[in-house]
Amino acid sequence: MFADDEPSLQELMKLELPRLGHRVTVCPDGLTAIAALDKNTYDCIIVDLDMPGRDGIGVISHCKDVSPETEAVVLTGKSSMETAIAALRHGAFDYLTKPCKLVEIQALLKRVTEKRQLTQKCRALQHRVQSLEGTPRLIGNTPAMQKVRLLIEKVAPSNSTVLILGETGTGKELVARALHEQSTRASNPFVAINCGALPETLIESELFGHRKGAFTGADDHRVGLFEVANGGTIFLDEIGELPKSMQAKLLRVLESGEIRRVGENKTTQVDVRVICATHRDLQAMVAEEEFREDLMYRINPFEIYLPSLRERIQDVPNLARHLLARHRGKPQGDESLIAPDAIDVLLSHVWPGNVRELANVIEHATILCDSGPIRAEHLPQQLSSRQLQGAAKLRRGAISLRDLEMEAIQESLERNDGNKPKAAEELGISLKTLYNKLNQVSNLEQSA
Ligand SMILES: Nc1ncnc2c1ncn2[C@@H]1O[C@H](COP(=O)(O)OP(=O)(O)OP(=O)(O)O)[C@@H](O)[C@H]1O
Repeated sequence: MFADDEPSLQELMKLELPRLGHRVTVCPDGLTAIAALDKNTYDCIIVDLDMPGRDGIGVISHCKDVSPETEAVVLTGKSSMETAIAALRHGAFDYLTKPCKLVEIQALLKRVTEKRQLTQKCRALQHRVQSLEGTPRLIGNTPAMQKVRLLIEKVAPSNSTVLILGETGTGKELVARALHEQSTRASNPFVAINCGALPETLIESELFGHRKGAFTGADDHRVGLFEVANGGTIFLDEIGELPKSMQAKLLRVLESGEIRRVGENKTTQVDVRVICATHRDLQAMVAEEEFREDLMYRINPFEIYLPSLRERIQDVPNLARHLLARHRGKPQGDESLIAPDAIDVLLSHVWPGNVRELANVIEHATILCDSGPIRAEHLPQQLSSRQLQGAAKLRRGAISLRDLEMEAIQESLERNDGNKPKAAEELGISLKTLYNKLNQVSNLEQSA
């Protein structure tokens, strides 16, 4: 929509805007513009500030009330710069100074279109992520998970840095999202980055951005993820994998709140809450000089330990139903979705890959069973055969040394509510050895 009381401009826009590929409603005054806004929805309105009936600011305010997504642009003479600034404060996208050239209007409409396309792409992506990931609901009613939920509730509203500990696939990213969503930053970005997935040479520019020409291949300026997350939360997954050189740089950012793009001298202030996660034992890494002690203390003022799935095996049925409903695009999983024989198999597995492994098993089952309840025969064969092997072993009375060791570890973990340091002490081994043994089993299970 174009609103201006100058007849010559009205004629020009009626003629030229369609030639540039736009459909336009031309209004001679503010009241006509408001009536048009009540009847139609526009991608963009261009309004003169001084118009009879209702001035441009009044039209923009009305537009923002009835159609908040419509972009508003003001036309102003040089003398009314202050009013143009006021219009920007009322939510205008931009302003044009009269006499404006057609090319300027064309460039501006192009920017409005690009912004609209980006917003739509972003919405489509959010929708896709949500349908893949489901709404970030933490399933689990075991005491261990209730404790996790309570900790999230307590620490989320603060600005505190949080360190989430737990084996791979236990839901560390889900907890980080929950912390963000229950914080005052929820309407700002949540940016997740896996520190182990990026080569050492790229990680600095990925986190802090770079200046054009800062290194070979830096063909353009690039904003880093800390800036993208400004006002929101950054989730540094697998923080234990961060190279030592980057650990020092990250510590500086956490202490000063300032980032420096690669190749730039000046620093930029950012307001980002940092949440980190690792499946590694940072204390042991510090002892072996693989991780900076000062950084460890900077990121762990508050720790949330996520128990492995075998430590909260009673959560498996609910989790399995939830993951199945998510996979089938249903809002909720009910009891009848998984038959009792399948539940028995799921309960007898050790789950070295935790909830992620369970999600894969459920995906496998849905491929074999498109509708109706999942039964034991739909589960991957190695799960059922492992259950049978277990039963056979009991009958035979023979058991391997590794299995015996694992049973002892599991029993000790159960006795100690999943507390690994306590279990290690009880078993008379170091914490590191305990982790190594759990990881060995996990690797064996995954390659089985
Ligand atoms: N308590 C839970 N309730 C519902 N879904 C869960 C839960 N825990 C994990 N999941 C699901 O399991 C999958 C793995 O979770 P996530 O990626 O958060 O694990 P992670 O611990 O961050 O793994 P990694 O250490 O490998 O990065 C995701 O699809 C997640 O939605």
